[in-house]
Amino acid sequence: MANSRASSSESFSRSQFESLLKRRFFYTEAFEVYRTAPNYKGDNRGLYDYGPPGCALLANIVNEWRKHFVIEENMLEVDCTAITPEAVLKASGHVDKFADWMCRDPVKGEYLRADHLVETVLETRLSNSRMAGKDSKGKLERLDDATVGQYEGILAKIDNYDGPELGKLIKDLDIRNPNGNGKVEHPTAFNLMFASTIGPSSASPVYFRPETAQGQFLNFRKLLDYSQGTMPFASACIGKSYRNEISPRSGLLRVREFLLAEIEHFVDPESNKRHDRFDEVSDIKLPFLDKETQLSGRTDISHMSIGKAVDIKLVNNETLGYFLARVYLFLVKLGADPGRFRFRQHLDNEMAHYACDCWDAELLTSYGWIECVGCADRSAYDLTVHSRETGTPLTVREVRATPLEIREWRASLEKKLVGPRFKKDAKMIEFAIGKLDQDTLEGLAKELADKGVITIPTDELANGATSVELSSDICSIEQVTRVENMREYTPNVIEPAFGIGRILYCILEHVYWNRAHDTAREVLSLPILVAPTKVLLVPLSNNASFKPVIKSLATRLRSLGIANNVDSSSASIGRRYARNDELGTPLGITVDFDTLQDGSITLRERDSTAQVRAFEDEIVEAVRNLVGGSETWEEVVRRLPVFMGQSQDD
Ligand SMILES: Nc1ncnc2c1ncn2[C@@H]1O[C@H](COP(=O)(O)OP(=O)(O)OP(=O)(O)O)[C@@H](O)[C@H]1O
Repeated sequence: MANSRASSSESFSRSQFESLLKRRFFYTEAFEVYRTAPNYKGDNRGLYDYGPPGCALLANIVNEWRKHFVIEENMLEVDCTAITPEAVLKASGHVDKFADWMCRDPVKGEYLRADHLVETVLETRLSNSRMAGKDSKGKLERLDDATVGQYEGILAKIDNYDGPELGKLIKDLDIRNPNGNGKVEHPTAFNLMFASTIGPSSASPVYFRPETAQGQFLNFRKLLDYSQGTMPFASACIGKSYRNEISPRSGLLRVREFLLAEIEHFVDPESNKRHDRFDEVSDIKLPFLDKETQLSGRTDISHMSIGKAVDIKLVNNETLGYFLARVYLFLVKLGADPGRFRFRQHLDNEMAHYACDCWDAELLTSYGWIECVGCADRSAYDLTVHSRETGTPLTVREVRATPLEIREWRASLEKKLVGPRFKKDAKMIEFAIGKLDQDTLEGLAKELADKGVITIPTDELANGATSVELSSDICSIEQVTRVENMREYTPNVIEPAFGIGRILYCILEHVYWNRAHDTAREVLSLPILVAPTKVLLVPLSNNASFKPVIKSLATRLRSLGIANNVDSSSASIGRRYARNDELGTPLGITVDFDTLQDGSITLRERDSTAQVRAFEDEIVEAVRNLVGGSETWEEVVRRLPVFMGQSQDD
């Protein structure tokens, strides 16, 4: 049976699958030809180029992302630069904290990501132990039950360990570099950003952005104006992002340059993060792996509606829940298998420095569970730090229904004395005072009253100092009552972040299968929505009389915006179809001698290999409906005569 689908992942051969992707030029290692150049010392790892079908698939995924999120939700799209001044990423915390733990193998000179090293070694030991019984030579070590339990417990919460804890595991469990079995050094933090400088002077340090989010935060005021002050609203940005991964592996899954599509949904924290459209998704059942389950060393998934998950506070709020459901619908629409899908909650140590709750949409592949979309509640972190750093309030102002009286600490400087005493530094000192928070001001007020002098931190002053002493003659700190008619608040941010390359790879694994009668016949069942080419046009042979028919069909489909490809090679029709099954082309049209007689053509569907035969107008209409999603193949088969001639696939 040509069309029965061997769907089980046990029959999956990664080498066969990856060889298809290479052969059909979905993507390739960048600068590959330089590998053979004498003296070439470049490191190409984690850098990939996409070929024609890969590019078309990528573009179709991005296009669908825009429709599903940006257009559906009226999001405000921006396109921000990748080159980012150091000050911005210092304020956001990336310069100090955007790091992974790394171990060096001093003998091989290799650098390994510490958590991945522990994971790989423990998984190998567990798998060897499972195989030990079948190993006739007795080379594989069988682990006792307690050790198996210990390893499984560690793996279930591997993302929760920090550097010192990973170092302890490596030492206690004698974990070594699998490549050569050498001992590795203690983990150190490695910042993942690529650094550079701007202009010939090299005086302005910059980084290549590791995420698109910061550009969106810095444009917050303009976006708020653009949305006429209406809250909540969301911005979106798609662009290349850069991470200097310690040891890129697993093809497209961990690369150093990748396309990231991010949404920043700005919401009033006092609204309980409600979402207007939550009821549209609340019944959708999602697969969850929560924090507690992982901490207890288990990985079982519980299914429940997102409505219930928010009700019982498993998911923190409606807005986060709304996006989880929308992300699920999006990935399934692209071809993700719901049976290999889970939302995994971040463990406390794993959470990025800016996040307060985080769920990853993960897809199961031959590489294990892969995070494709990170959904984080970033609270008010980023807008607050950038406001503080720039003195520009990245806030929302709204008229209050009832004015509010607030008691607060306020510091003021004696203007007449500040200028003459501090000269050029005066502005910097005023700025430093403005940055002090209420708790600090309260403490300083007491100190000023007790000692008559306080010291406050500043940026570097003319004399090189980074703090200044202020005496009570020049500085006063007192409690005042302020009446607020306007409410000013910093919005919270819910952020779904989509790694487009990872999604592309995982979807390809999920839609890949081999025809049961011949495992060499490989198929990519990409949904028509994202398939690189929608229709293959095949003349029966290279007889010249077919050419005008094919040409006019191609033009007709193109004018409908339907991507098509002509294969007039001398290979048999079956071979030409097989080639296009590998490219995921969902439909094929054959033109033969009967076409020249009666104008009928054959339409073939990729997955079932079933065919219908009808006049050109009817077939073109069916193709248009299938591509536009208004008709399914089953409906077409019910409506048009099924072609009973010999299947070209046999
Ligand atoms: N090195 C990478 N290569 C490809 N895609 C990536 C890479 N790093 C992150 N992504 C993608 O960007 C999305 C958002 O990034 P995020 O910062 O949440 O990832 P992360 O938690 O750092 O990923 P990981 O834990 O796998 O390193 C991820 O869900 C993933 O799809």
